[in-house]
Amino acid sequence: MSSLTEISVSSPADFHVHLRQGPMSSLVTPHVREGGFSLAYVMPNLKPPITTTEQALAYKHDLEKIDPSVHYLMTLYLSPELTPDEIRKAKRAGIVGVKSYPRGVTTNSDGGIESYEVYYPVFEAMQEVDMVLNLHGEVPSDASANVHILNAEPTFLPHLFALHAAFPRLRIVLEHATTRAAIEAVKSCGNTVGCTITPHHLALTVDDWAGQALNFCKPVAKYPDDRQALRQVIKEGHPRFFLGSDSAPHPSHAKTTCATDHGCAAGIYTSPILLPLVTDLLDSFGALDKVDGFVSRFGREFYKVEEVAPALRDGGDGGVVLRQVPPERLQDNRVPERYVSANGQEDVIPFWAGRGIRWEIVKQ
Ligand SMILES: O=C1C[C@@H](C(=O)O)NC(=O)N1
Repeated sequence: MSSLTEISVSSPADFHVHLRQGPMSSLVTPHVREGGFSLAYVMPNLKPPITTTEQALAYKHDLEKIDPSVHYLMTLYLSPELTPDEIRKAKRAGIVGVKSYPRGVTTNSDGGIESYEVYYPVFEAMQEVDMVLNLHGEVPSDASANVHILNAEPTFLPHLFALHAAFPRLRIVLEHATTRAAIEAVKSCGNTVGCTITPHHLALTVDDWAGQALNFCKPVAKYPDDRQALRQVIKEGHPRFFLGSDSAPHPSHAKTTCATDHGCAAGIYTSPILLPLVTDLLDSFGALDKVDGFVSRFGREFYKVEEVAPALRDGGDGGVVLRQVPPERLQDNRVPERYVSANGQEDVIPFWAGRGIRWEIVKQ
């Protein structure tokens, strides 16, 4: 625990967030700002997935209609429809990255990829125009090869090395890393390879999701030693490791009633509490002085995006100020039990529902 009771975070950026579509999007998109963030790197795993420039621009327009004060960076879903020409078009339209989902590993990944090599011409074009490749770093479970959700990430890492070797100038982000092996793998790569870390993976281990569907996400949280490696790399202030919340809202019934063949929906919802949550967690393991780098600077540097959203600029220095909540007020600073849409039809249970957070935003 630090003795600091107030900190300022220069320009918070969430480099991995799910903002959904329709009524759910109307409910969750304003939570980006509520959580202290002015930049959202938006995932494309909608139904149907965002595979073209037009779709991505229309989606961005929808998000801006809901909350124009956030800077949305858009991505495309890697699929056979994506050609080198579409990549060049996307780049001209300001689309920043392409997300790859191996088939079947997580929410809306049925159209995901089965081989990386077939996409080499696409990656070549991305390298040429300087777009970012975002990797969901798991391989599908395969009982015959002893691949399962606990070793799916380490088993994926040879793909990361192969892609980096084939395209050394292509910026690649290994998303939501959960293992010591992944941290070491990214560190061993060159400067074009970065890595996002979620707050929930800084908090949870296997014991916290086994039997507790609300804590179930993909990739699943791993062992205490893995969590320690995630915390350690943040404490080091390593500039290629930065925040991507993977905040992934699901209707509460999809989390709490596991009636489908696939079990409960995978995803943990953190957007509305994100900055206080991250600050609380980093404070808990002695990394309060690393909040600004992890949340603001490192990701922006990797992605080459500097500016803050206009609404924040107007507010003065653009920084978001957080204050420590004294123990006697902790009960008043509890995470809501659920968020419900205006028409009452959508509801989402957030991470740490009902629990007090030891930091609060006092200016943004
Ligand atoms: O990669 C992902 C996708 C996300 C979602 O719900 O979209 N949920 C997850 O837990 N992991």
